[in-house]
Amino acid sequence: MKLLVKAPAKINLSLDVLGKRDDGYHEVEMIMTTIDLADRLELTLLETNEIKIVSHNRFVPDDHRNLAYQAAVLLKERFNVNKGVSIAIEKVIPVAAGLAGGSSDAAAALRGLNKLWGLGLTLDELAEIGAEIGSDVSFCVYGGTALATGRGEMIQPLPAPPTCWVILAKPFIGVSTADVYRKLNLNGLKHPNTKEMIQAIHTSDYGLVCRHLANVLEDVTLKMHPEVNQIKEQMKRFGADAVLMSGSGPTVFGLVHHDSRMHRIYNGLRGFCDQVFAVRMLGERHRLD
Ligand SMILES: C[C@](O)(CO)[C@H](O)COP(=O)(O)OP(=O)(O)OC[C@H]1O[C@@H](n2ccc(N)nc2=O)[C@H](O)[C@@H]1O
Ligand SMILES: Nc1ncnc2c1ncn2[C@@H]1O[C@H](COP(=O)(O)OP(=O)(O)OP(=O)(O)O)[C@@H](O)[C@H]1O
Repeated sequence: MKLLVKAPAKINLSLDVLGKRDDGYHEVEMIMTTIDLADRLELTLLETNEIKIVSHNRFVPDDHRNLAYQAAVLLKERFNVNKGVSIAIEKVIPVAAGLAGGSSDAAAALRGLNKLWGLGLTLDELAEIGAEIGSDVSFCVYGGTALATGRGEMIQPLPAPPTCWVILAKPFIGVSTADVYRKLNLNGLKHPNTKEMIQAIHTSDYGLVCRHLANVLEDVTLKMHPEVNQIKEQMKRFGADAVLMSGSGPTVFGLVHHDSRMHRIYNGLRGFCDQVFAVRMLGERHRLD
């Protein structure tokens, strides 16, 4: 038996850090949304107890370090599953890019294995299990658009943001999320206005969404990698309505309404960046598989 599962990337429209917690994580307030850029996972049921990862991308581990592998182990042990799985990952989302590629693979594995192994768990239960793998996994279990709080695992759904193009540009570098949080100076942060962003989404006000794009991790990554700022400036020059780094970076995304301008930005950036994509947001939460 085989099952195909899609694992969409996310961007952070807003990312605020409220403080450091006793467990070492940071208390966050983020607005996240899934985009039409997805890895594809093919799950094949194994009658043996083996968990296998098949990946042809040299940056994606094919052992216990893979977050999809960790998702499978967690479900198998918790629910005493007497079967195995081979997970083939077709990687489309850039790795270590701030787009939650690994987290989304883990979330897709949770949703897919829930079916393949007949576990009958709800999305809420899968999201709770996902939080044990990583802070972004709970959001990725649901997809759509949401406010994420706590260390990122507490999810409240939001409606679809206004329709526009999202142009993503990833420079030739990878960034460690732990490193970025470690270097963040909590004193004197310029906090995003999360409430206004939520209002902008509720009223589908594109201009207001553009004005409130904000990410407190951006300055940390920009200091380490000035080329991220160069990409931001280029996107603005080519005509993006608003530009922001996603998550801990280094991927930069620009929002734009008009098709012609989307083409101009896309073509303009291709020479400078490792990978460039022009995609849509997936909107509000709906069944992913
Ligand atoms: C930057 C974001 O991607 C934005 O969506 C997330 O906040 C990070 O999510 P993630 O990559 O799933 O993060 P995890 O795998 O849970 O944690 C990686 C590392 O980032 C730091 N971390 C992460 C989340 C958080 N709320 N506070 C933190 O300080 C911790 O040092 C942790 O060891
Ligand atoms: N399925 C996976 N796909 C990609 N990377 C994975 C996967 N599983 C584990 N990893 C490891 O995780 C590291 C971070 O990759 P990932 O693409 O998840 O980062 P990210 O997009 O910055 O994540 P986030 O936005 O959640 O912080 C990689 O360097 C890789 O070694």
